[in-house]
Amino acid sequence: MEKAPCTSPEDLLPVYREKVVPVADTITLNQFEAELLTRRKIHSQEEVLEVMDKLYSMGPDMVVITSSDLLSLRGTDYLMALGSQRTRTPDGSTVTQRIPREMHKVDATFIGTGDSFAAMLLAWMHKHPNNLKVACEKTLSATHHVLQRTRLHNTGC
Ligand SMILES: Nc1ncnc2c1ncn2[C@@H]1O[C@H](COP(=O)(O)OP(=O)(O)O)[C@@H](O)[C@H]1O
Ligand SMILES: Cc1ncc(COP(=O)(O)O)c(C=O)c1O
Repeated sequence: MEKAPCTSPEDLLPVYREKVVPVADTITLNQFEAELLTRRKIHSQEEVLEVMDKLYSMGPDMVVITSSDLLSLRGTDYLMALGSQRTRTPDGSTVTQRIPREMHKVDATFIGTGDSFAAMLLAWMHKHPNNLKVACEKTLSATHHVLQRTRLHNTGC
C-alpha cells in the first residue's frame, strides 16, 4: 500500500477530485489514496464504507479499494480488499453490492501492484461483464500468484 510521499504531485489532487473521478466509471485505489481523495481518515470497517459512499457521490459506480491494512479481521498478516458496485433499480433507488476479501500478506515490498491490479481487473471485467465478484476474485488470485512468484524468484524461498 502506497503511503506518503505521493508518487503524484499533491497539487494534482484537486484535478483528480474535480475532473478525473467525476468522469470515471470505475476507480481502483488503495486505502491511503481513498483517504487523500475524500479528505477522510479510515480507522474502521464503518469508516471505509463511509469513504466509499463519498467516492460514489463523486461520480463512479464501481469502487475497488485494492488494499487496506486496518480492516482485516484475521490480523496484521492479512490485507483486505473491498470491491463494490452501485446499481440503480428501475424505481430510482440504489443497491450496493460489496465484495470484501482478505489476502495473506506476502513478506516483501512491491512496486506497481496497484497498476497491475487495475489492468487485470479491467481484463477480468471484460471477460465477466456482469460479475464483479468473479472479476475481483480472479484479479486477487492472479495478483497473489504473481507476487509469490516474484518473491520466490528474488529470494529463493
Ligand atoms: N505485500 C503484499 N502481500 C500480498 N498482496 C499484496 C502485497 N502488496 C500488494 N498486494 C496485492 O496487490 C494489490 C494492489 O496493491 P496495493 O498495495 O493496494 O496497490 P498500490 O501499489 O497502488 O499501493 C492488492 O490488492 C493485493 O492483492
Ligand atoms: C514513480 C512511480 N512509482 C510507483 C508506481 C507504481 O504505483 P503502484 O504501486 O501504485 O502501482 C508508479 C506508477 O505509475 C510511479 O509512477
